[in-house]
Formats: sequence, structure tokens, C-alpha cells
Amino acid sequence: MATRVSTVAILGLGLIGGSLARALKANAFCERVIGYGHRAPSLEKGVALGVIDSFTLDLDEVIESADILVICTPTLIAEQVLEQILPRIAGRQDAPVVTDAASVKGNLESAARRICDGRYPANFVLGHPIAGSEQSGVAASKADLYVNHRVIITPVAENDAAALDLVRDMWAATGAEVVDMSVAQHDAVLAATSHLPHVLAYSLVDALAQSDASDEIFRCAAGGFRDFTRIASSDPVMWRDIAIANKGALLDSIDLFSEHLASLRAAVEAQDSDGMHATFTRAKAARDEFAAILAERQGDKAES
Ligand SMILES: NC(=O)C1=CN([C@@H]2O[C@H](COP(=O)(O)OP(=O)(O)OC[C@H]3O[C@@H](n4cnc5c(N)ncnc54)[C@H](O)[C@@H]3O)[C@@H](O)[C@H]2O)C=CC1
Ligand SMILES: O=C(O)C(=O)Cc1ccc(O)cc1
Repeated sequence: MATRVSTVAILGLGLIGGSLARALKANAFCERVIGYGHRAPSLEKGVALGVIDSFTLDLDEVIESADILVICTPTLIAEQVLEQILPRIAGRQDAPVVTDAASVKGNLESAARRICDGRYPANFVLGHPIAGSEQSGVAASKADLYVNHRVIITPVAENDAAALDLVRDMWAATGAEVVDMSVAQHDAVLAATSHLPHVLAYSLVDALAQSDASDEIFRCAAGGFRDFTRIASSDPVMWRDIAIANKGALLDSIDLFSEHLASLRAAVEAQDSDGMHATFTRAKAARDEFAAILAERQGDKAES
């Protein structure tokens, strides 16, 4: 893709921001990627690793020098960063496009409306890459993290079409498939497919770790336990923020799951062989279908 943007600024240079910076540089989307943060160490590491070209701790400087600002901080900190940015660019014709990568969208849409007295800023585009891992920090970032993964953009009525297109082009340059969703649909889908599984993994590991037999339990655990609980190694601050920001949709998902778990518990207690077999068969068919989709995507990634 031809370069059409001079400078992209990453605000919060960790796994997600670092991977975006690497991908934009690898695909020559822009001439320069700069970093901004509240502290120098991760930004210095980013320059040393060649992830970003330079950095600043000065927000005014980053706003003046970038065409696109991408907020890649933990979810609740993204609200605070918006509080600092939006008043600085309100009413400016030459304002940069602002976007984000946070895992929840409803809280940021509300924050933007609140900060701008009910008028949603047309050049603030909500986005979320559905790719990542249980690792954090710029050292874990990878240029191909987004290849063949989805990035969800959640446009709102007030969004400027050119700002939306620029953000879509940016993510497309990383090799991602860009899709649109409403904010509410995004938060409900992600609560079910990402936020609930993380809550379950944390809860299972915590419950077992507190048991008297925890040493033997962890020593004897097999691959299934490892697969199910990998995501309990994810960053607690990030997941605390997500659970707070997506409270309503996450509670709905927990409640739905709790009803299903209660039915399965009743089937186990009653030794309801047909009931258990039916549940496991349905779930296996759904999981096998999902695995086939994943294998196809990973095949595409290996070939690319
Ligand atoms: N880790 C994952 O798999 C995914 C994470 N996300 C979302 O992306 C965002 C970033 O996640 P990660 O990169 O994994 O986290 P990370 O912990 O690797 O990086 C976050 C960065 O934000 C910086 N930061 C913290 N407070 C700041 C502040 N006040 N001002 C500026 N920078 C600040 C930190 O120093 C760190 O460099 C989060 O909102 C997360 O929910 C989205 C998709 C996947
Ligand atoms: O580690 C994993 O498997 C993930 O689920 C990564 C992830 C974490 C947070 C997101 O908002 C999106 C993807």
C-alpha cells in the first residue's frame, strides 16, 4: 500500500500498540510512527527495538505532529486519555483523527459524549482488534499479530466518513479484515466470546489455587487444564478495567452461562446420561466447526 499518512502516534506502547506500530512500519502505511506515554521506559524500549521512530511525554507535541492518534492504553485509562485529548482538539479544522484499540466500546462512546457536552466528535473512531495474547508489553509485540484477524470498527452516526475510511485503511494495512458493528452489538458479542471466558479462567484457577489440595491439583493437571486456563495469565489490570467497563453485557453473559452450568450440574447429579450426552454432543459439533474456521485462518496466515 502506498504511504498516504505522514505520522501515526501510538498512545500506550504495549503489546497492542507495539504490534500496530510494527505492522504499519512493515507495510509502509506512514512515514513515521511515534510513541506517547506517561513514562519513558517502555517508550525507550520501543525505540531500541525499532518499534517506533521516536517518542514524547508531551501530549500537545503528539497532537501537533500526528495525523492519527491511536489510544492503546488499558480500557479505563483510555477514558482519561480521551479527557485530555478531546478538549484540546475541539473545533479545530486540522485536528488529527483519534481512534483506539480498547476491548470495550460503550464506555468510550459515553465518555466522548460526556467530555464534548453531548456532541460526539466526528473524528473519533472507535475500534478494536480481535487479536492478542495473554502477554503484555512492547517486548511481546509482533508485526504479524493482526494478519487475518478481525478488527471491529463501531461507527456512530456523527462520525466523519473520511475519518472512518482512514482508520479502516490503517487496520487493513496490517493485514487485518475490517468489519463494522454497532457499539452495543460489539460489547455483547465480546462479553460472550472474550470477557466471559477470561472471567471463567481466572475464577477456576483462583478457586483451585485456594483449595487445600492446590499443590497436587496443579502438579497433576493435564493439557486440557493448560488450554482452558492460559488466559488466566493475562494482565489483571487490563481485565479488571474490561469487567468494569462492560459490566452490563458481562453480567448478562455470566447469568446465561450460570443457567447452563446449573442445568449441567442437575444432569450430573441425576446421572441423566441422555441429557449430558446431548449437551456434550452439541458443544463438540459447535467447537469442531469453530476449530475448522480457525485452521483455515491459520493456514492463510502460514501461506501469507
Ligand atoms: N492484550 C490483548 O490481547 C488485547 C488488548 N486489547 C486492548 O488494548 C489495550 C492495550 O492492551 P495491551 O497492549 O495488551 O496492554 P499493555 O499493558 O501491553 O500496554 C498498555 C500500555 O499503556 C501504557 N499506559 C498505561 N497508562 C498510561 C497512561 N496514563 N498514558 C499513556 N500510556 C499509558 C503502559 O505503559 C503500556 O505500555 C487495552 O485497552 C486492551 O483492553 C485489545 C485487543 C487484544
Ligand atoms: O489471549 C487471547 O486468546 C485473547 O483472547 C486475546 C484478546 C484479549 C482481549 C481482546 O479484547 C481481544 C483479544
